[in-house]
Amino acid sequence: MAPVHYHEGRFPPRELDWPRLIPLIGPAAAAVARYDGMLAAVPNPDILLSPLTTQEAVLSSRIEGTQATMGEVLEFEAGREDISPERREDIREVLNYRAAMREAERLLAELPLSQRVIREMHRVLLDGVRGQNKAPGEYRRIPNWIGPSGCAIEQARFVPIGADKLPDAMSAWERYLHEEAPDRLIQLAILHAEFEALHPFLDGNGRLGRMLVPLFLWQKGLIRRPMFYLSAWLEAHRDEYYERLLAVSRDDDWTGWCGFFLEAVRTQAEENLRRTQAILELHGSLKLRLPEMTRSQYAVHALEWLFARPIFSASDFVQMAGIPAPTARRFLGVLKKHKIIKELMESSGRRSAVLVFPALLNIAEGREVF
Ligand SMILES: Nc1ncnc2c1ncn2[C@@H]1O[C@H](COP(=O)(O)OP(=O)(O)OP(=O)(O)O)[C@@H](O)[C@H]1O
Repeated sequence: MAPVHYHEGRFPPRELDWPRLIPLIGPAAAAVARYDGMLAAVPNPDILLSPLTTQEAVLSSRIEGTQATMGEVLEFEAGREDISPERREDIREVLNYRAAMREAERLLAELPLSQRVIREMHRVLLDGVRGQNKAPGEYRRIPNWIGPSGCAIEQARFVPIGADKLPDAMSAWERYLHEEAPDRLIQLAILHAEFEALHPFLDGNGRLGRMLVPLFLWQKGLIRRPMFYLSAWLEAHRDEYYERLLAVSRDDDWTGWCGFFLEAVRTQAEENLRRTQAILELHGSLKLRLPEMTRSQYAVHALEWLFARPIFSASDFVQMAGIPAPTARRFLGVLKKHKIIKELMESSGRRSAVLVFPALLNIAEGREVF
């Protein structure tokens, strides 16, 4: 089949089938608002929700074929070294994803979401990984296409806009980003689809387009922190995700794409709310139990450490948790005895044991993994 080409002159869409979309907008917006209400109750979302943030980076990267799991990423951070070179690359991509989000948050404290911010995020995303030779931080100057790996342009499924037209098209995209559109979620759906159809970079377009989701919701005041996790749903519906994007250019079916996106937002807002609530409850119950178990003023220190680093090396805990070393060693024994933590890797020689806090990671994974 001949490739579908970019929908030149048809962005932003002139009309949408609003009667079809309106019944979907209310529930999606309400679910986002409920999730935001839950975010308000989280005392330190950067720490408490960090496993969800890591899991999002893992899943968004997995859509493009990166194989690393959240456990592997966190074990790597805890100092595990026996990891194959390919897996190390995958892990690095996930860590870059998180770093790009952090960089965006830092920049957005002073700048509006813009092409400049997106290019900076791209630079961080591709730093030192497979796409390093793919012009980090710069728009492409050559054609690219989407299709089976390594295929010729004739075999492509989709051919994005020509490189010569890209700068103007990105300016139009940015203008639309700053418009006061009738509905923010529809605006976001359109922005994501247009970004993917333009495919402005040689690599990393899918991931950047998905990072846009929490950043936009945050900047437009729909959520109070840039934490919204959409990729689990997109990964589970990947074929339909790609097909709906294709149908925008092929059939001008913006409405179909927007409906799909609203369903993704509603489902994930509900899921995000459930997981955030479960994390909050876990934190609340351990805040009561840990002081009883340890009979120590340092119990809360230990708790914060566990939430910030749910996989960690015993020696890091003893040296860096801000707890006197003998007390920290005693804590590890008590936490193991009460099955709050368990050993993922025994100590051997000079290498310290690697420990895991399963309850938290299982909530982030949505199933029993540890
Ligand atoms: N038909 C399509 N039209 C527009 N965008 C599409 C289409 N099919 C897939 N996409 C988007 O392109 C992304 C993947 O693009 P591609 O395989 O070229 O990866 P990439 O540009 O290297 O970026 P990354 O690897 O981070 O996603 C998908 O995640 C999806 O968002």
